[in-house]
Amino acid sequence: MNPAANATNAAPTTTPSDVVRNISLVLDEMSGTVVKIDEQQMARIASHLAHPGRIFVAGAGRSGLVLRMAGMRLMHLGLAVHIAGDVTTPAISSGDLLLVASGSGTTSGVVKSAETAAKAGARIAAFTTNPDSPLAGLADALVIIPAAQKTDHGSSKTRQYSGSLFEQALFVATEAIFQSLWDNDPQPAEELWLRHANLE
Ligand SMILES: O=C([C@H](O)CO)[C@H](O)[C@H](O)COP(=O)(O)O
Repeated sequence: MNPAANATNAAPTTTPSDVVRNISLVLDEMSGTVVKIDEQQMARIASHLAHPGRIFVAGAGRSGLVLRMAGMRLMHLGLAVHIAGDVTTPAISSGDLLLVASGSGTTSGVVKSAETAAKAGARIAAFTTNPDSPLAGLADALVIIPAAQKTDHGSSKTRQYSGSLFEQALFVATEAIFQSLWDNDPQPAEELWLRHANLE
């Protein structure tokens, strides 16, 4: 049970002030975490993304969903992006980049993807909370997000559930990387927008 929950028989009521308080909680935890990310690590991932070569995006669950959003923005910039696991995704090979995220750094399918990418000679750019994880060990460029892992229940790093803080910080970090790449790119928004899906 959530320790913040009210242990009475009364029907639980979420008040507007609960929501306001929790908006502050999420924003404060998110900004407090993102400011601790090493900017050199972020810049290294950005320069890997700016290399020629295709980008493959891999992650499980919510971490994977966040990276799919990042993948769309990189596609808008004109990069060739594939999502690992989609039926049309081709084989990764040397010269390509695997952009991968796992809060724990141990999720088996994600680590396996990184091992496969490494064997194929691809570069690996990874986000994780865990510098000692198998995923971190495989990365050519690594960003450590100092958030709780999904099973760190009761962590002093967050009051939020599971890996939420990691996934939120991952979203902000990848948005900042996209914005930095676009700042150095002459294409106007209109040109990026021409690439947005017209079958949605
Ligand atoms: O979906 C997830 C879960 O809800 C944690 O908040 C995780 O993203 C998924 O389980 C993958 O875990 P990690 O590889 O450790 O990010």
